[in-house]
Amino acid sequence: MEVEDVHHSYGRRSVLRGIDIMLPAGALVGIVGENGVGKSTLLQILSGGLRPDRGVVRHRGRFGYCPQQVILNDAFTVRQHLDFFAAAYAIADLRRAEETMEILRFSEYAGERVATLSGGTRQKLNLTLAVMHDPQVLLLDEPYQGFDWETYLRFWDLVTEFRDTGRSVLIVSHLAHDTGKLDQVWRLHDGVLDSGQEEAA
Ligand SMILES: Nc1ncnc2c1ncn2[C@@H]1O[C@H](COP(=O)(O)OP(=O)(O)OP(=O)(O)O)[C@@H](O)[C@H]1O
Repeated sequence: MEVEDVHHSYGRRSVLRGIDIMLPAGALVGIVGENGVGKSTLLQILSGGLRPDRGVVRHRGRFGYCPQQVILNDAFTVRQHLDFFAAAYAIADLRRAEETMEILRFSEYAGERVATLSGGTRQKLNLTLAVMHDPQVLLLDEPYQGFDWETYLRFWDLVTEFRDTGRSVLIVSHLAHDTGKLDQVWRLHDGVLDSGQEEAA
């Protein structure tokens, strides 16, 4: 994924002021920054959900996006969500979705309606929907919110495996802990990204 000179404002509030990104294949990168600095705005632009005022975003191949706000329909079951997304992604089977549900340990909820799920389990479904079509670029906005410790560790196993098989993963978080699990950490501040190619510890 390549991003060139992306700018974005909400009214008179200038949030992004010239973002450049070159996300190589096989990289696990974190974007950190304080609340309200523009991380979600940037990810919405990268995912194509928001049009930047200026600049270009280029993707090659499939991408997956896990938004910060869980977008699920309370009336449908977990399995129905998987079926809808499989149709939208035009994938023939749910093999990867089922594997992901095993890794995140929520397979037993397949028949449950989303209205009855806990916050952490909703987030597991949100993440599964973002990865079930085997994307080459994975964009994750605060992906481990609500996860218990075991699930948090399994989340890292999942994204590390993505990276190790040549896919790129971009994780946005206001928490800069666990940066040791990332190949690079970029800091968003004052509308620009300090990619400084600062290697994680
Ligand atoms: N739809 C919108 N209309 C107007 N202002 C917005 C809109 N969305 C975000 N903003 C403002 O843009 C700024 C950046 O918001 P954004 O949600 O991208 O930040 P963030 O870094 O993801 O924050 P957090 O860590 O709290 O999730 C904030 O000042 C926010 O109030």
